[in-house]
Amino acid sequence: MHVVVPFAAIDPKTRLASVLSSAERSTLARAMLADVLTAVVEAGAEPTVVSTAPLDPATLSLEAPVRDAVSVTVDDRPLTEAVNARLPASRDDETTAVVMSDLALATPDTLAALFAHDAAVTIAPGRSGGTNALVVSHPEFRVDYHGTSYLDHCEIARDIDASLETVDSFRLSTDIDEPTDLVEVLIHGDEADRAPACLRGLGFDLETRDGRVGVSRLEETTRE
Ligand SMILES: Nc1nc2c(ncn2[C@@H]2O[C@H](COP(=O)(O)OP(=O)(O)OP(=O)(O)O)[C@@H](O)[C@H]2O)c(=O)[nH]1
Ligand SMILES: C[C@H](OP(=O)(O)O)C(=O)O
Repeated sequence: MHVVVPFAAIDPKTRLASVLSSAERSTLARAMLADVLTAVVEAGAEPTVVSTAPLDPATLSLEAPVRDAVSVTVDDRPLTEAVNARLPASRDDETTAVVMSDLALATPDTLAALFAHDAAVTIAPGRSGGTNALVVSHPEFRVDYHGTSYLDHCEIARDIDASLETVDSFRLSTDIDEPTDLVEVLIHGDEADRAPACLRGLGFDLETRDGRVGVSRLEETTRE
């Protein structure tokens, strides 16, 4: 299976700008990308990062076997166009999966289960209506990202009479877009992964106040 991981390499994760500087957002985005690539490789696939700007895999601190399985291609077109250019165009083309780079909770098992689906279109929706991952074998299916793209993709699949499955996965439904999503990384992330370590290194920790869980951040001067 061909696995595409789109990556916005320049000024990523702008919705986190209220809690992270531009450099910190870039560091977190790259940490999540490295975790996702590792999970994809451990699920048995060889991912291609489709990056908006040059990206040297050697700078992602990937373990050697993972690094060897990852390739990077630069495509500065908008997300939808860059992905559509890589979906199957004929029945003979290889099935293609698209896995977003900000799925900080993705594991090899959840991705292997996604890749095992054999519907013409399989979608792992995000909790706010996006399309966190999908697997496409139908040659007429094309994506249209942003907004409630999950609903749009279901409609596109219906319009071309493609068989459609939706994956019910807490881990794949969790993309890290907004400050409140950082809680999920700290609660459910594997502490051996880069994204939880990155957030903790930046001074973030879980905080429970009045019975509600959020994140707090230590001032830089008080961090170890
Ligand atoms: N190749 C490519 N990937 C993109 C582009 N825009 C977003 N992505 C990637 O697509 C996935 C989902 O994007 P978003 O969640 O919107 O990520 P983002 O653009 O870094 O975040 P925001 O600035 O907060 O919208 C992530 O893997 C991004 O890295 C793009 O124009 N081209
Ligand atoms: C690209 C977009 O991502 P989100 O804005 O939902 O993170 C989508 O899934 O359509």
